[in-house]
Amino acid sequence: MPARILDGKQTAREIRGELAARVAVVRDRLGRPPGLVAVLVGDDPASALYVKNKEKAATGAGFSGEVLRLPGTTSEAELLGVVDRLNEEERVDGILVQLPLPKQIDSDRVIDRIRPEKDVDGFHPENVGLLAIGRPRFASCTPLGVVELLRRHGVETRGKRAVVLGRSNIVGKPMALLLLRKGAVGDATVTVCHSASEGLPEIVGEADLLVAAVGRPEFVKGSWIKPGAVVVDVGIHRRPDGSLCGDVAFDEAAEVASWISPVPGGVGPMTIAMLLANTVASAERRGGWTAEG
Ligand SMILES: Nc1nc2c(c(=O)[nH]1)N[C@@H](CN(C=O)c1ccc(C(=O)N[C@@H](CCC(=O)O)C(=O)O)cc1)CN2
Repeated sequence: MPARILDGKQTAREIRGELAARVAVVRDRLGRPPGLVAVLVGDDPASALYVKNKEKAATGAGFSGEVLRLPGTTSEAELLGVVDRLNEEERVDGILVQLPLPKQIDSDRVIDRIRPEKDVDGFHPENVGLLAIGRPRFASCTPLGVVELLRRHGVETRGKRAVVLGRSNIVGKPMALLLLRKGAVGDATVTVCHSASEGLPEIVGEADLLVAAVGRPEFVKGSWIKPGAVVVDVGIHRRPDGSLCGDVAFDEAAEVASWISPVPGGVGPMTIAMLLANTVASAERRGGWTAEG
């Protein structure tokens, strides 16, 4: 039987709907909507599309959403100046600097400069550290979206063998930390591997849950996957014909897996939904309350 689909598009729509009540409370108590500012440097077409989608999602959810578009020649000092200004602006609850940045800018220095309380991407070392010690403030939106996608489809990971293929700071490492946490989507036995790992097909073949975030189109073959495994594809690549694919050879994998996330329509929309959720949580925290009370 072909795998069932982990539908990120529909799930993200549900989450955005659920956020409306919290947005209304923010407006009521703070006298303004949650504020998100995205900074885009340069004209990379994929980044421009993602930022446009974030702006649309933010304004559609009743936020004040703004994009600062800076030329590709912007210096690191200029970008740091923009971050400093946004750090101080009262109406701004969340700041994100779209990655990747042009080569003259050190992205670590930029991420380090964002106030951790406004770092709704969850990339700042303080937020990564809090996640690592089990006291999360903001977790990185893509891995958080994977967890939420699994949770809302009733996929349990407790005691299961999870393999995270990819070791990036924004996906692979926080993904492993989230799956290690105590809780319904958590409590997994986690292996992190990467493109230089020896015996990848065998390691992947052990996985009850595979999260593929290796950044190579259709790298994971159907023959690698354990029958009945849950497969989450974080990759996104444009083929020469303009169509999109992920890190997993979808048609082959869907013959073997029990659940699989598509590309497009899987993890991508969840990333944006989690950005909105983190921004509402930031506004609440800055106002002195949490969604729980
Ligand atoms: N500051 C950040 N930079 C980057 C992040 C991030 O979380 N924060 N992640 C990625 C890109 N990304 C978000 O910015 C992202 C990628 C893809 C999607 C998405 O919804 N994709 C759609 C397809 C869109 C298309 O037609 O191309 C899908 O998968 O259905 C959302 C966000 C790197 N940079």
